[in-house]
This record gives sequence, C-alpha cells and structure tokens, in this order.
Amino acid sequence: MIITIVGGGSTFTPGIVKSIALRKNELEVDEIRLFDLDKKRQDKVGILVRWILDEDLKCGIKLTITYDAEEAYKDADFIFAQMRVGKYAMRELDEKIPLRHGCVGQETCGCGGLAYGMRTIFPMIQVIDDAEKYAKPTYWILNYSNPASVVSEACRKLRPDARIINICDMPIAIIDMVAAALNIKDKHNIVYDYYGLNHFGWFTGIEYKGEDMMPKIRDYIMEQEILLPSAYLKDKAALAGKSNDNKTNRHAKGSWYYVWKGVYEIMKNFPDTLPNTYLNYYLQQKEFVEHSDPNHTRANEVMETREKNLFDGIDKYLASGEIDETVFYAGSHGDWIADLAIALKNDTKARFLVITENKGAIPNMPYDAMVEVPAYIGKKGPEVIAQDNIPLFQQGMMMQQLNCEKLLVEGCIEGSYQKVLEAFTLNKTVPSMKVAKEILDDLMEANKEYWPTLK
Ligand SMILES: NC(=O)c1ccc[n+]([C@@H]2O[C@H](COP(=O)([O-])OP(=O)(O)OC[C@H]3O[C@@H](n4cnc5c(N)ncnc54)[C@H](O)[C@@H]3O)[C@@H](O)[C@H]2O)c1
Ligand SMILES: O=P(O)(O)OC[C@H]1O[C@H](O[C@H]2[C@H](O)[C@@H](O)[C@@H](O)O[C@@H]2CO)[C@H](O)[C@@H](O)[C@@H]1O
Ligand SMILES: [Mn+2]
Repeated sequence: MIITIVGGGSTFTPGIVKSIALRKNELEVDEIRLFDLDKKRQDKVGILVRWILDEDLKCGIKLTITYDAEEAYKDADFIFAQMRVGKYAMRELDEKIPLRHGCVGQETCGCGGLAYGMRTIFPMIQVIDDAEKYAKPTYWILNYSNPASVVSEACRKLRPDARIINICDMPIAIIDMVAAALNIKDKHNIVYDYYGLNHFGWFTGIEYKGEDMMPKIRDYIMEQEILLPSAYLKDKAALAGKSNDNKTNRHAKGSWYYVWKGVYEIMKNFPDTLPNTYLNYYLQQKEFVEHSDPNHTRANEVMETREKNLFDGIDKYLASGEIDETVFYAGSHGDWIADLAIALKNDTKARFLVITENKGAIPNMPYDAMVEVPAYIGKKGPEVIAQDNIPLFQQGMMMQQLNCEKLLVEGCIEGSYQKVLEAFTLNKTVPSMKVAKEILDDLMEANKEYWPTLK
C-alpha cells in the first residue's frame, strides 16, 4: 500500500502523515511518498515527517521524498492532493486585490476563489494524468486542493472517468464546534444531513443518538451570539480579532472569529438550517468587507502563525534536536482524510460528505452540477444519498454560484475572457459588471505566470 501526498510541502503534511501512521493497521500502509515542486519547502517538511515515522511512532513505514512524477506516482494506491498553486504569496493577492475594489477578499470565495481556481485547474488535471499513467489502475485520488468546487467541476468536464473524490473538511469542522458547544464527547455518534455546493451549503438536520439536536444548537447560538464552545469565549481580549497570541484557539481570534460570529447573524434571519460558515461571504458580503483589513488578511495570519510555527519548529529541531509537537496540527483534518481512505480500501460504507456529480440526488438542481451531499463510501466509491427538492432561496443562490463556477471553468478551458468576465459578474460578492471587470483585469495581471491566456 503506497500513499502519495501531492503538495508534500504543505503545512498540513505532518498532521496528515501522523494520522495515516496511527491508522497503519487499518490502511496496511507500507510507504508514504511526498511530492512537491518546491524542493526547499518539501525537504524541510520531510525532516519532520521522517521524525514522526522513524522516531516518534517508529512505525516502519518507508518514506520517499521526491520531485519526480514517475517516482511519486509509480504503483501508488492513494494520492492525497493538497496543492496550493501559487502558494501563500498568491493567496495574499487573491484576498487583497478584490478588497481594494471593495469586494470580499477570500481564499476560495468570490473573485479570489475564482482566481485561485484558474491557477489550479490544469495542475490538477496533470495530477490525474500522472495517476492514470503511473499509479495502480485501482488508484483513488482524494483531492482537497482548493478551490474544491471549481477544481471538481474542471475534473468532471475534462477527465470524467478519473478515480477522484473531492472533499472538504469545513462541515466536519462545524460539527466539531457543535459537539464542543453541546458537550458531546463521542462525536462519531452525530449524523447530519446537508446539501450545497462546496463552501456553499446548509445542514438541514443534526442528530445525536437519534435525538434531533437542531433546536439545541439553535438555542445555544442565539444565547451565545456565536457558534464557538464557551471554553473558547473566556478570553474576551482575544475575541474580535484583537489578539494574535499562540495560546488562544485560532478560531476565537483573527478572521476566524467573524466567521463563527457570522453563523449567528445568518441564523437570526434564517433559523431553519445551520449554514456553512462560508455562506457569510455571500450573505454578508458588505459587512465582511467592512471588518476586513485590506493590508492584513487571512493569508498574513496564516504566514505569521501556522506556517511560521511549523518552519521555526523544524529549524529548532535541526539546531537542538528538540521537537515541539504543537508546531504541527494533527487534529480532525488528517483523521478525516485517513477515515475516508479506510472506507474506500476496506469497503466500510461509512457516511461522508463528498463533492460529486448531482445525477438527480437533488432533483431541482442540474444533473451535471457538482454538489456536496452525504454518501456511503465503499470500495467502488461514493453511493450518494438522494435528497428531496430544495427550497427556492437556497436553489436560487446555488444556481447563481454554480453557473458562475461553470462559466469560469469553460472560460479557462476555452481561453475566453468573455466567459470569465461573465463568471466574475455573476458572482454574488460583486456589485456591478464594471467592478467585475476591474477586479478581473487586476487579477489577470497578477496571475500572468499561472492563468491560461484569455482573449
Ligand atoms: N478542502 C479542504 O477543506 C481543505 C482543508 C485544508 C486545506 N486545504 C487545501 O490544501 C492545500 C494546502 O494548504 P496549505 O495551507 O497547507 O498550503 P501550503 O502552501 O503550505 O502547501 C501547499 C504545497 O503545494 C505545493 N504545490 C503548489 N503547486 C504544486 C503542484 N503543481 N504540484 C505539486 N505541489 C504543488 C507548494 O509548493 C506547497 O508546498 C490548499 O489547496 C488548501 O486550500 C483544503
Ligand atoms: O485560513 P486557513 O488556511 O487556516 O483555513 C482555510 C481552510 O479552512 C477550512 O478548513 C479548516 C477547518 O475549518 C479547520 O477547522 C481545520 O480543520 O483546519 C482547516 C484548514 O484550516 C476549509 O474547509 C478549507 O477548504 C480551507 O482551506
Ligand atoms: Mn474546504
């Protein structure tokens, strides 16, 4: 069993490797390969990964660090894709350029997400082509490279037979918060219903051991005026983005604070469902621009915390031989990816949310829409759970976003400036076609190394 991690230099790699290694018996994994284009970054992360496998867990899993596609993919069983094309430097521009024009500046939502999508489509197709060429014929690509909605639509269109499952951890992160808020320790007993597009969906039901938890979580959010467990709310100074220390949970400070606060704002108006946090950018676009700092965005926060802590920690290990495990994250993100791989390999039919072609699962959405819905996962892939028609409000929002993303993908493939401009204009975070064009032109200039030529 060989698992290849594409984007081996990612800040998430050490945590994911630890999750895989801790599940070694279920996954029967013999070798983990790291593949990246940035040698310096991956070599550094590789030092920590080697420590995890050889010294921390002493698990006997072989580690290969490579920059060669054939060596990376040869006979691989699983490919975990976590590329950030353009790295944090381009994320910063994705966030700051739209903000300069008064629009939402976000990694995966609005114009920034469209720009990131245009950078990622063809590198992702390359991953599929390399897997087809070198990996075992039964390979599975688990893709969580963002923006997963745009990437998954491009894969559906260009490589419809690829063995790829696109996934996102935001819904499980929200369920983690629900569990912590309601003091539920055994969160695996929570079953939820959900529909949407990626980073654009709604929980319609949350059950714990057969009990409907929606009323409880709604009451909790209305009382606390935020969806964060009360333990996170103790340090008032850290709230509202005032603190950037390493002790406060990252969700209670900086830009994440507004994200969890926004769930309360949305539910005050639309109390029937629990929204994905990313809906903030489409339902409170004005307010999210107002509290953003155009000179210091989430990309800066990440570079100053998660990325810095990781690479400082590795340098410290090299200098002193000491490891501080808090420098890498090994929480639910890695566990969830390992769980999904186990479900595919061992045919467990466990329930996960996946981004998949609709094919009638939501009757009043197009057949070929890439939707995010629950599915049972076995060795043949996802068996999607059919839903009922969705309400007009949600369907209207989803259709606008879906057509925006489809136009972007078509524009990118055809090199059509016109279609990409239509995509930017259609996005709910953009107030007018003039603003859409100004942002598109600035992003096109910033992305000239990455985007296909648009005519
Ligand atoms: N779907 C989800 O819910 C979810 C959750 C967490 C992270 N992510 C995504 O995972 C990715 C990694 O995030 P991060 O913050 O750790 O980023 P990061 O910048 O630390 O790591 C990304 C790595 O990808 C590498 N890379 C870029 N282009 C590549 C290519 N064409 N081939 C191989 N490697 C390439 C970079 O060199 C870098 O080392 C991002 O796309 C992020 O959005 C998704
Ligand atoms: O701003 P970042 O880089 O910290 O996070 C962006 C990602 O946010 C979501 O995933 C989170 C998740 O919500 C959190 O609880 C934990 O598991 O870490 C993840 C990564 O930060 C989102 O689903 C991803 O698509 C984003 O990339
Ligand atoms: Mn996500």
